[in-house]
Amino acid sequence: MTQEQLWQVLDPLWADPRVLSALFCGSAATIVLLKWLGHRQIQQKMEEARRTRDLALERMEKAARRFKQENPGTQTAHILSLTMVELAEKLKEGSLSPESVLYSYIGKALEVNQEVNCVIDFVHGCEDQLQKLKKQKEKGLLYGIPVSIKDHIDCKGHVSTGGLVKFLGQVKEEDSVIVQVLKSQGAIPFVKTNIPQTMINYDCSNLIFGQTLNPLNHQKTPGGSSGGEGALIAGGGSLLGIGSDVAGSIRLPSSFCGLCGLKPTGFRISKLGVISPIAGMSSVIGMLGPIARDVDSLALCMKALLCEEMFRLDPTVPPIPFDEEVYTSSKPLRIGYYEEDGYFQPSPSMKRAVQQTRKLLQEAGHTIVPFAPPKIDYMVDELFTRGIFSDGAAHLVDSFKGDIVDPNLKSQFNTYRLPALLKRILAIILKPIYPRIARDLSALCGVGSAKNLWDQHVAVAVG
Ligand SMILES: CCCCCCCC/C=C\CCCCCCCC(=O)NCC(=O)O
Repeated sequence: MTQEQLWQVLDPLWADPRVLSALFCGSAATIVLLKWLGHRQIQQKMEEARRTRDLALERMEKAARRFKQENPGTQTAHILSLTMVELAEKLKEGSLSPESVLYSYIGKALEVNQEVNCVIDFVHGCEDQLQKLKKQKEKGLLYGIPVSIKDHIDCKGHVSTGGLVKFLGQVKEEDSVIVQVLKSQGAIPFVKTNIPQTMINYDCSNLIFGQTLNPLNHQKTPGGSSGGEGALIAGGGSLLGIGSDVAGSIRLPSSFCGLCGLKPTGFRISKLGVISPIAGMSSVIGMLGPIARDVDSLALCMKALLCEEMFRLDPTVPPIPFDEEVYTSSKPLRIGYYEEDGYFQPSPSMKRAVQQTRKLLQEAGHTIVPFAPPKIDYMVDELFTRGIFSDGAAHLVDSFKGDIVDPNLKSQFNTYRLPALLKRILAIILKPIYPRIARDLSALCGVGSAKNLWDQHVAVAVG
Protein backbone atom coordinates (compact mmCIF):
# COMPACT_ATOMS: atom_id res chain seq x y z
CA MET A 1 0.00 0.00 0.00
CA THR A 2 1.38 3.39 -0.96
CA GLN A 3 1.41 6.33 1.43
CA GLU A 4 -1.37 7.97 -0.60
CA GLN A 5 -3.59 4.89 -0.35
CA LEU A 6 -2.97 4.72 3.38
CA TRP A 7 -4.09 8.34 3.85
CA GLN A 8 -7.22 7.63 1.82
CA VAL A 9 -8.18 4.92 4.33
CA LEU A 10 -7.17 6.96 7.40
CA ASP A 11 -8.44 10.40 6.39
CA PRO A 12 -12.12 9.90 7.16
CA LEU A 13 -11.20 8.17 10.41
CA TRP A 14 -9.03 11.11 11.57
CA ALA A 15 -11.90 13.47 10.95
CA ASP A 16 -14.18 11.44 13.24
CA PRO A 17 -14.22 13.07 16.74
CA ARG A 18 -15.09 9.70 18.35
CA VAL A 19 -11.87 8.18 17.00
CA LEU A 20 -9.88 11.19 18.15
CA SER A 21 -11.33 11.14 21.67
CA ALA A 22 -10.88 7.34 21.88
CA LEU A 23 -7.24 7.77 20.89
CA PHE A 24 -6.74 10.56 23.41
CA CYS A 25 -8.42 8.65 26.27
CA GLY A 26 -6.55 5.45 25.37
CA SER A 27 -3.19 7.24 25.47
CA ALA A 28 -4.02 9.00 28.73
CA ALA A 29 -5.17 5.72 30.30
CA THR A 30 -1.97 3.97 29.13
CA ILE A 31 0.19 6.71 30.67
CA VAL A 32 -1.73 6.55 33.97
CA LEU A 33 -1.51 2.74 33.99
CA LEU A 34 2.24 2.75 33.30
CA LYS A 35 2.78 5.35 36.02
CA TRP A 36 0.69 3.34 38.47
CA LEU A 37 2.61 0.14 37.63
CA GLY A 38 5.93 1.94 38.07
CA HIS A 39 4.77 3.38 41.39
CA ARG A 40 3.58 -0.03 42.56
CA GLN A 41 6.89 -1.62 41.64
CA ILE A 42 8.73 1.03 43.66
CA GLN A 43 6.40 0.48 46.62
CA GLN A 44 6.99 -3.29 46.41
CA LYS A 45 10.77 -2.82 46.42
CA MET A 46 10.50 -0.55 49.45
CA GLU A 47 8.26 -3.03 51.28
CA GLU A 48 10.78 -5.79 50.54
CA ALA A 49 13.60 -3.60 51.95
CA ARG A 50 11.57 -2.95 55.11
CA ARG A 51 10.93 -6.68 55.52
CA THR A 52 14.68 -7.32 55.19
CA ARG A 53 15.34 -4.61 57.79
CA ASP A 54 12.77 -6.15 60.17
CA LEU A 55 14.38 -9.58 59.78
CA ALA A 56 17.79 -8.04 60.55
CA LEU A 57 16.38 -6.44 63.70
CA GLU A 58 14.84 -9.78 64.75
CA ARG A 59 18.22 -11.40 64.25
CA MET A 60 19.80 -8.74 66.48
CA GLU A 61 17.17 -9.31 69.12
CA LYS A 62 17.72 -13.07 69.11
CA ALA A 63 21.49 -12.66 69.36
CA ALA A 64 21.19 -10.22 72.29
CA ARG A 65 18.62 -12.42 74.09
CA ARG A 66 20.70 -15.58 73.63
CA PHE A 67 23.81 -13.88 75.02
CA LYS A 68 21.86 -12.53 78.00
CA GLN A 69 20.45 -15.97 78.81
CA GLU A 70 23.86 -17.62 78.55
CA ASN A 71 25.65 -14.82 80.46
CA PRO A 72 23.21 -13.55 83.11
CA GLY A 73 25.99 -11.87 85.10
CA THR A 74 27.02 -9.42 82.34
CA GLN A 75 27.30 -5.89 83.71
CA THR A 76 25.48 -4.26 80.81
CA ALA A 77 24.72 -0.96 82.57
CA HIS A 78 28.37 -0.62 83.59
CA ILE A 79 29.62 -1.39 80.07
CA LEU A 80 27.24 1.15 78.54
CA SER A 81 28.34 3.82 81.01
CA LEU A 82 32.04 3.66 80.07
CA THR A 83 33.64 6.17 77.75
CA MET A 84 35.18 4.75 74.59
CA VAL A 85 38.72 5.27 75.88
CA GLU A 86 37.88 3.51 79.17
CA LEU A 87 36.20 0.70 77.30
CA ALA A 88 39.16 0.31 74.93
CA GLU A 89 41.52 0.01 77.92
CA LYS A 90 39.38 -2.57 79.68
CA LEU A 91 39.06 -4.63 76.51
CA LYS A 92 42.78 -4.48 75.92
CA GLU A 93 43.72 -5.53 79.47
CA GLY A 94 41.07 -8.28 79.32
CA SER A 95 38.88 -7.15 82.24
CA LEU A 96 35.96 -6.95 79.78
CA SER A 97 35.30 -9.40 76.96
CA PRO A 98 34.50 -8.22 73.43
CA GLU A 99 31.34 -10.42 73.53
CA SER A 100 29.95 -8.69 76.60
CA VAL A 101 30.55 -5.30 74.98
CA LEU A 102 29.16 -6.22 71.56
CA TYR A 103 25.96 -7.84 72.86
CA SER A 104 25.39 -5.02 75.38
CA TYR A 105 25.52 -2.55 72.51
CA ILE A 106 23.35 -4.72 70.25
CA GLY A 107 20.68 -4.76 72.98
CA LYS A 108 20.91 -1.02 73.59
CA ALA A 109 20.90 -0.18 69.86
CA LEU A 110 17.61 -2.10 69.53
CA GLU A 111 16.09 -0.13 72.40
CA VAL A 112 17.19 3.20 70.92
CA ASN A 113 15.98 2.15 67.49
CA GLN A 114 12.49 1.42 68.84
CA GLU A 115 12.38 4.95 70.17
CA VAL A 116 13.86 6.90 67.26
CA ASN A 117 14.08 4.64 64.17
CA CYS A 118 17.78 4.99 63.44
CA VAL A 119 19.01 1.46 62.58
CA ILE A 120 18.43 0.10 59.08
CA ASP A 121 20.53 -3.08 59.12
CA PHE A 122 22.38 -5.53 61.36
CA VAL A 123 25.89 -6.24 60.10
CA HIS A 124 25.54 -10.00 60.62
CA GLY A 125 29.25 -10.57 59.94
CA CYS A 126 29.94 -8.89 63.30
CA GLU A 127 29.62 -12.22 65.08
CA ASP A 128 32.28 -13.76 62.77
CA GLN A 129 34.46 -10.70 63.30
CA LEU A 130 34.13 -11.27 67.05
CA GLN A 131 35.35 -14.87 66.74
CA LYS A 132 38.19 -13.78 64.44
CA LEU A 133 39.31 -11.15 66.94
CA LYS A 134 39.50 -13.64 69.77
CA LYS A 135 41.98 -15.73 67.79
CA GLN A 136 44.25 -12.79 66.95
CA LYS A 137 47.32 -12.25 69.11
CA GLU A 138 47.76 -8.58 68.23
CA LYS A 139 45.09 -6.26 69.62
CA GLY A 140 44.42 -3.21 67.43
CA LEU A 141 43.69 0.29 68.76
CA LEU A 142 39.94 -0.32 68.52
CA TYR A 143 40.03 -3.90 69.80
CA GLY A 144 36.45 -5.01 70.59
CA ILE A 145 34.85 -1.57 70.04
CA PRO A 146 31.45 -1.85 68.33
CA VAL A 147 31.09 0.73 65.56
CA SER A 148 27.96 1.91 63.75
CA ILE A 149 28.24 2.66 60.04
CA LYS A 150 26.26 5.18 57.97
CA ASP A 151 24.01 3.61 55.31
CA HIS A 152 26.07 4.52 52.22
CA ILE A 153 29.39 3.04 53.41
CA ASP A 154 29.76 -0.44 51.93
CA CYS A 155 29.72 -3.45 54.23
CA LYS A 156 30.21 -6.86 52.62
CA GLY A 157 26.89 -8.70 52.22
CA HIS A 158 24.78 -5.57 52.73
CA VAL A 159 23.14 -2.91 50.60
CA SER A 160 24.21 0.75 50.60
CA THR A 161 20.88 2.39 49.78
CA GLY A 162 21.50 6.15 49.80
CA GLY A 163 17.81 6.23 50.75
CA LEU A 164 17.08 5.49 47.08
CA VAL A 165 15.13 2.60 45.61
CA LYS A 166 17.51 2.23 42.66
CA PHE A 167 20.25 0.91 44.96
CA LEU A 168 18.03 -1.69 46.68
CA GLY A 169 19.04 -5.25 45.87
CA GLN A 170 22.64 -4.29 45.07
CA VAL A 171 24.39 -6.35 47.72
CA LYS A 172 28.02 -5.30 48.18
CA GLU A 173 30.67 -7.93 47.60
CA GLU A 174 33.42 -6.10 49.49
CA ASP A 175 33.80 -3.97 52.57
CA SER A 176 34.67 -0.33 51.90
CA VAL A 177 38.27 0.56 52.70
CA ILE A 178 37.26 2.35 55.92
CA VAL A 179 35.39 -0.74 57.15
CA GLN A 180 38.37 -2.95 56.30
CA VAL A 181 40.67 -0.62 58.25
CA LEU A 182 38.31 -0.47 61.23
CA LYS A 183 38.24 -4.27 61.31
CA SER A 184 42.01 -4.49 61.00
CA GLN A 185 42.20 -2.31 64.13
CA GLY A 186 39.91 -4.72 66.01
CA ALA A 187 36.68 -2.70 65.73
CA ILE A 188 33.38 -4.52 65.18
CA PRO A 189 31.04 -2.79 62.69
CA PHE A 190 27.62 -3.98 63.92
CA VAL A 191 24.78 -1.85 62.50
CA LYS A 192 24.07 0.46 59.58
CA THR A 193 22.21 3.70 60.22
CA ASN A 194 19.58 5.84 58.54
CA ILE A 195 20.05 8.88 56.28
CA PRO A 196 17.88 11.32 54.30
CA GLN A 197 17.09 10.34 50.70
CA THR A 198 20.22 11.16 48.58
CA MET A 199 22.02 12.57 51.67
CA ILE A 200 21.89 16.09 50.22
CA ASN A 201 19.68 17.24 53.05
CA TYR A 202 19.93 18.19 56.72
CA ASP A 203 16.99 16.10 58.00
CA CYS A 204 16.96 12.30 58.27
CA SER A 205 14.04 10.83 56.35
CA ASN A 206 13.58 8.59 53.34
CA LEU A 207 10.57 6.68 52.05
CA ILE A 208 12.21 3.27 52.52
CA PHE A 209 13.01 3.40 56.23
CA GLY A 210 11.13 6.51 57.37
CA GLN A 211 11.99 9.42 59.62
CA THR A 212 14.65 9.25 62.34
CA LEU A 213 13.92 11.31 65.46
CA ASN A 214 16.20 13.13 67.84
CA PRO A 215 16.46 11.12 71.11
CA LEU A 216 16.85 14.35 73.10
CA ASN A 217 13.51 15.65 71.82
CA HIS A 218 11.25 13.57 69.58
CA GLN A 219 9.72 16.72 68.10
CA LYS A 220 13.07 17.54 66.55
CA THR A 221 15.24 16.12 63.81
CA PRO A 222 18.62 14.60 64.72
CA GLY A 223 20.00 16.56 61.76
CA GLY A 224 21.50 15.07 58.64
CA SER A 225 22.69 13.55 56.68
CA SER A 226 24.47 11.32 59.25
CA GLY A 227 21.29 11.59 61.36
CA GLY A 228 20.93 7.87 62.13
CA GLU A 229 24.44 7.98 63.61
CA GLY A 230 23.65 11.10 65.66
CA ALA A 231 20.42 9.58 67.01
CA LEU A 232 21.92 6.16 67.80
CA ILE A 233 25.01 7.53 69.58
CA ALA A 234 23.08 10.23 71.48
CA GLY A 235 20.59 7.56 72.61
CA GLY A 236 23.50 5.42 73.91
CA GLY A 237 23.17 2.64 71.31
CA SER A 238 26.68 3.10 69.91
CA LEU A 239 29.76 4.91 71.12
CA LEU A 240 31.49 5.41 67.81
CA GLY A 241 29.93 5.97 64.41
CA ILE A 242 31.29 6.65 60.96
CA GLY A 243 29.49 9.40 59.06
CA SER A 244 30.27 11.54 56.04
CA ASP A 245 30.24 15.25 55.43
CA VAL A 246 30.30 17.45 52.34
CA ALA A 247 28.48 20.44 53.74
CA GLY A 248 27.76 19.69 57.39
CA SER A 249 26.53 16.09 57.40
CA ILE A 250 28.73 15.08 60.36
CA ARG A 251 28.84 18.48 62.04
CA LEU A 252 25.09 19.17 62.06
CA PRO A 253 23.87 15.88 63.56
CA SER A 254 26.71 16.06 66.11
CA SER A 255 25.57 19.53 67.09
CA PHE A 256 21.82 18.71 67.07
CA CYS A 257 22.38 15.58 69.21
CA GLY A 258 24.90 17.04 71.66
CA LEU A 259 27.82 14.96 70.34
CA CYS A 260 31.32 15.47 68.99
CA GLY A 261 32.03 14.99 65.31
CA LEU A 262 34.95 15.56 63.01
CA LYS A 263 35.04 16.27 59.29
CA PRO A 264 38.69 15.50 58.57
CA THR A 265 40.74 17.44 56.05
CA GLY A 266 40.00 16.44 52.44
CA PHE A 267 41.49 13.15 51.19
CA ARG A 268 42.65 12.18 54.71
CA ILE A 269 40.46 9.05 54.71
CA SER A 270 39.72 6.72 51.82
CA LYS A 271 36.29 7.00 50.23
CA LEU A 272 36.67 3.78 48.21
CA GLY A 273 33.52 1.72 48.58
CA VAL A 274 31.19 4.61 49.44
CA ILE A 275 28.24 5.62 47.23
CA SER A 276 27.20 9.22 46.50
CA PRO A 277 24.52 10.81 44.29
CA ILE A 278 26.95 13.64 43.53
CA ALA A 279 30.08 11.59 42.86
CA GLY A 280 32.34 13.69 40.63
CA MET A 281 31.53 16.96 42.38
CA SER A 282 34.91 18.19 43.52
CA SER A 283 34.46 21.87 44.35
CA VAL A 284 33.54 21.08 47.97
CA ILE A 285 35.46 18.05 49.21
CA GLY A 286 33.42 15.46 51.09
CA MET A 287 35.02 13.28 53.76
CA LEU A 288 34.20 10.36 56.00
CA GLY A 289 34.70 10.97 59.70
CA PRO A 290 33.86 9.86 63.23
CA ILE A 291 30.98 10.86 65.51
CA ALA A 292 31.23 10.06 69.22
CA ARG A 293 30.40 11.29 72.72
CA ASP A 294 33.71 13.03 73.40
CA VAL A 295 36.79 14.41 71.67
CA ASP A 296 39.13 11.69 72.97
CA SER A 297 37.01 9.07 71.17
CA LEU A 298 37.36 11.00 67.90
CA ALA A 299 41.12 11.22 68.42
CA LEU A 300 41.40 7.49 69.16
CA CYS A 301 39.38 6.71 66.04
CA MET A 302 41.54 8.97 63.85
CA LYS A 303 44.71 7.47 65.32
CA ALA A 304 43.39 4.03 64.41
CA LEU A 305 42.28 5.00 60.89
CA LEU A 306 45.46 6.83 59.85
CA CYS A 307 47.49 3.64 59.68
CA GLU A 308 49.58 1.64 57.22
CA GLU A 309 46.57 -0.51 56.29
CA MET A 310 44.64 2.56 55.07
CA PHE A 311 47.65 3.87 53.12
CA ARG A 312 48.18 0.42 51.59
CA LEU A 313 44.53 -0.14 50.59
CA ASP A 314 44.19 3.33 49.08
CA PRO A 315 47.47 4.84 47.87
CA THR A 316 45.72 8.17 47.12
CA VAL A 317 45.45 8.80 50.87
CA PRO A 318 48.51 10.82 52.02
CA PRO A 319 50.52 8.49 54.30
CA ILE A 320 50.55 10.90 57.25
CA PRO A 321 49.83 9.28 60.61
CA PHE A 322 48.00 10.95 63.51
CA ASP A 323 50.26 13.57 65.12
CA GLU A 324 50.24 12.48 68.77
CA GLU A 325 52.73 15.17 69.71
CA VAL A 326 50.49 17.98 68.52
CA TYR A 327 47.38 16.38 70.06
CA THR A 328 48.90 15.92 73.52
CA SER A 329 50.98 19.11 73.50
CA SER A 330 50.09 21.69 76.14
CA LYS A 331 51.80 24.50 74.21
CA PRO A 332 49.51 27.57 74.06
CA LEU A 333 47.81 27.96 70.70
CA ARG A 334 46.57 30.96 68.72
CA ILE A 335 42.94 30.23 67.86
CA GLY A 336 40.66 32.28 65.58
CA TYR A 337 36.92 32.45 66.27
CA TYR A 338 33.72 34.29 65.33
CA GLU A 339 30.27 34.46 66.90
CA GLU A 340 28.52 35.30 63.64
CA ASP A 341 29.78 34.66 60.12
CA GLY A 342 27.65 37.43 58.56
CA TYR A 343 25.61 34.93 56.53
CA PHE A 344 23.86 32.33 58.71
CA GLN A 345 22.00 33.49 61.82
CA PRO A 346 23.29 31.59 64.88
CA SER A 347 20.78 30.56 67.55
CA PRO A 348 21.33 31.99 71.07
CA SER A 349 22.52 28.55 72.23
CA MET A 350 25.12 28.42 69.44
CA LYS A 351 26.43 31.85 70.43
CA ARG A 352 26.52 30.77 74.06
CA ALA A 353 28.48 27.62 73.17
CA VAL A 354 31.07 29.67 71.27
CA GLN A 355 31.37 32.17 74.15
CA GLN A 356 31.78 29.40 76.73
CA THR A 357 34.38 27.64 74.59
CA ARG A 358 36.27 30.90 74.07
CA LYS A 359 36.32 31.48 77.85
CA LEU A 360 37.55 27.95 78.60
CA LEU A 361 40.27 28.18 75.96
CA GLN A 362 41.41 31.55 77.32
CA GLU A 363 41.49 30.16 80.86
CA ALA A 364 43.61 27.30 79.56
CA GLY A 365 46.18 29.85 78.35
CA HIS A 366 45.45 29.99 74.62
CA THR A 367 45.35 33.23 72.61
CA ILE A 368 41.89 33.82 71.15
CA VAL A 369 41.63 36.06 68.10
CA PRO A 370 38.22 37.20 66.76
CA PHE A 371 37.98 37.41 62.98
CA ALA A 372 35.32 37.93 60.30
CA PRO A 373 35.25 35.32 57.53
CA PRO A 374 36.19 37.26 54.39
CA LYS A 375 33.95 37.71 51.30
CA ILE A 376 31.27 35.59 52.92
CA ASP A 377 28.48 36.07 50.31
CA TYR A 378 30.88 35.19 47.50
CA MET A 379 32.24 32.19 49.43
CA VAL A 380 28.79 30.77 50.25
CA ASP A 381 26.94 31.56 47.01
CA GLU A 382 29.62 31.31 44.35
CA LEU A 383 32.14 28.82 45.72
CA PHE A 384 29.99 26.62 47.99
CA THR A 385 26.46 26.51 46.52
CA ARG A 386 27.48 26.94 42.88
CA GLY A 387 30.30 24.46 43.54
CA ILE A 388 28.07 21.72 44.95
CA PHE A 389 25.60 22.29 42.13
CA SER A 390 28.16 23.04 39.40
CA ASP A 391 26.28 20.67 37.07
CA GLY A 392 23.05 22.63 37.64
CA ALA A 393 21.97 19.82 40.05
CA ALA A 394 21.70 17.43 37.06
CA HIS A 395 23.26 14.42 38.82
CA LEU A 396 21.12 14.92 41.89
CA VAL A 397 17.92 15.22 39.85
CA ASP A 398 18.95 12.11 37.87
CA SER A 399 19.38 10.11 41.05
CA PHE A 400 15.61 10.41 41.67
CA LYS A 401 14.79 8.61 38.40
CA GLY A 402 12.75 5.50 39.20
CA ASP A 403 12.10 6.77 42.71
CA ILE A 404 9.44 8.63 44.64
CA VAL A 405 10.60 11.88 46.22
CA ASP A 406 10.30 11.96 50.02
CA PRO A 407 7.81 14.74 50.96
CA ASN A 408 10.53 16.30 53.16
CA LEU A 409 12.67 16.83 50.07
CA LYS A 410 9.93 17.84 47.65
CA SER A 411 10.41 21.63 47.70
CA GLN A 412 14.19 21.19 47.55
CA PHE A 413 13.91 18.75 44.64
CA ASN A 414 11.34 20.86 42.76
CA THR A 415 13.69 23.85 42.93
CA TYR A 416 16.63 21.80 41.68
CA ARG A 417 14.78 20.48 38.68
CA LEU A 418 13.48 23.82 37.40
CA PRO A 419 14.93 24.52 33.94
CA ALA A 420 18.01 26.75 34.15
CA LEU A 421 16.30 29.49 32.14
CA LEU A 422 13.39 29.61 34.61
CA LYS A 423 15.80 29.68 37.57
CA ARG A 424 17.59 32.62 35.94
CA ILE A 425 14.34 34.53 35.24
CA LEU A 426 13.09 33.89 38.81
CA ALA A 427 16.45 35.07 40.16
CA ILE A 428 16.10 38.37 38.26
CA ILE A 429 12.49 38.88 39.46
CA LEU A 430 13.25 38.01 43.10
CA LYS A 431 16.52 39.96 43.33
CA PRO A 432 15.02 43.25 44.66
CA ILE A 433 12.79 41.55 47.29
CA TYR A 434 14.70 38.39 48.24
CA PRO A 435 18.31 38.92 47.17
CA ARG A 436 19.60 35.83 48.95
CA ILE A 437 17.04 33.48 47.37
CA ALA A 438 17.87 35.12 44.02
CA ARG A 439 21.56 34.36 44.52
CA ASP A 440 20.74 30.76 45.55
CA LEU A 441 18.64 30.27 42.42
CA SER A 442 21.38 31.68 40.25
CA ALA A 443 23.96 29.41 41.94
CA LEU A 444 21.69 26.40 41.34
CA CYS A 445 22.10 26.99 37.59
CA GLY A 446 25.64 25.69 37.94
CA VAL A 447 28.72 26.88 36.10
CA GLY A 448 27.61 26.18 32.52
CA SER A 449 30.76 24.84 30.86
CA ALA A 450 33.91 22.83 31.50
CA LYS A 451 35.91 26.03 31.09
CA ASN A 452 33.90 27.73 33.82
CA LEU A 453 34.30 24.65 36.02
CA TRP A 454 38.08 24.91 35.75
CA ASP A 455 37.85 28.61 36.63
CA GLN A 456 35.66 27.70 39.59
CA HIS A 457 38.23 25.17 40.82
CA VAL A 458 40.92 27.84 40.59
CA ALA A 459 38.69 30.27 42.51
CA VAL A 460 38.16 27.64 45.26
CA ALA A 461 41.90 27.03 45.47
CA VAL A 462 42.89 30.70 45.72
CA GLY A 463 39.81 31.92 47.68
C1 LIG B 1 13.36 29.24 46.26
C2 LIG B 1 14.16 28.39 47.15
C3 LIG B 1 15.62 28.49 46.90
C4 LIG B 1 16.26 27.31 47.55
C5 LIG B 1 17.71 27.41 47.35
C6 LIG B 1 18.35 26.21 47.87
C7 LIG B 1 19.82 26.47 47.95
C8 LIG B 1 20.44 25.26 48.49
C9 LIG B 1 21.80 25.58 48.93
C10 LIG B 1 22.47 24.77 49.61
C11 LIG B 1 21.95 23.46 50.11
C12 LIG B 1 23.04 22.52 50.23
C13 LIG B 1 22.56 21.32 50.97
C14 LIG B 1 23.72 20.42 51.07
C15 LIG B 1 23.49 19.34 52.09
C16 LIG B 1 24.72 18.53 52.16
C17 LIG B 1 24.72 17.59 53.30
C18 LIG B 1 25.96 16.76 53.20
O1 LIG B 1 27.02 17.12 53.64
N1 LIG B 1 25.80 15.60 52.51
C19 LIG B 1 26.89 14.82 52.07
C20 LIG B 1 27.10 13.56 52.84
O2 LIG B 1 26.22 13.13 53.55
O3 LIG B 1 28.17 12.96 52.71
